Amino acid sequence: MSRTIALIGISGAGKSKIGRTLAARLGVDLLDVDAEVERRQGRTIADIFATDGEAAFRAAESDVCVEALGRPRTVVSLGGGAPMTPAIADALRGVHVVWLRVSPAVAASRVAGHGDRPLLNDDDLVAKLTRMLDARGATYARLADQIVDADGDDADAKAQLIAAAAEASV
Ligand SMILES: Nc1ncnc2c1ncn2[C@@H]1O[C@H](COP(=O)(O)OP(=O)(O)O)[C@@H](O)[C@H]1O
Ligand SMILES: O=C(O)C1=C[C@@H](OP(=O)(O)O)[C@@H](O)[C@H](O)C1
Ligand SMILES: [Mg+2]
Repeated sequence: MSRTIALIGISGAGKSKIGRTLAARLGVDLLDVDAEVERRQGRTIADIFATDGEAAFRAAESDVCVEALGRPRTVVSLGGGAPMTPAIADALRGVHVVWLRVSPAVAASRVAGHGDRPLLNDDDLVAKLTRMLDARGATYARLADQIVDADGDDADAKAQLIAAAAEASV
């Protein structure tokens, strides 16, 4: 693996899960941005949103992303909204960016009932995720070096595809 790899996509795409599999397969560090924000602040993302609001979360997310994306040989799993922050989009330029493209219906089935994603407190999860994909899809497409269909169950196969493409990319 020559370049750092960033995983982007809406909630439920499997960025966190595939990130873990991929980093283990490559034998490199994993940084899950949401987990790192929570670790640094000592509270959950839901708490940050509820107490300080989304803008405060986006600022913390940006700090962690920009720093992580500057590291060598790392797998970075971003939160779904991160690429919409201009400083993060800029930082994504130097790395191998993978859009895990999932359908809203599959994503909804994966995140239903978890309650730890404050933007998904919505009665109609499929509609909400469809709106998110509509708002973000063009940005994901613009930033992506690789697009991986993330609807299927086989996280290992997806990690293998990403590892091969990252190996080949310069
Ligand atoms: N390819 C997959 N097949 C089946 N379940 C998956 C897959 N990818 C993720 N999941 C499950 O879906 C949920 C959301 O995955 P996660 O990795 O947290 O997504 P993201 O970080 O993109 O929001 C988790 O419970 C995870 O175990
Ligand atoms: O879509 C978003 O804006 C968000 C997605 C979440 O990450 P996942 O994509 O891992 O769910 C997390 O960063 C936060 O709740 C905001
Ligand atoms: Mg995640």
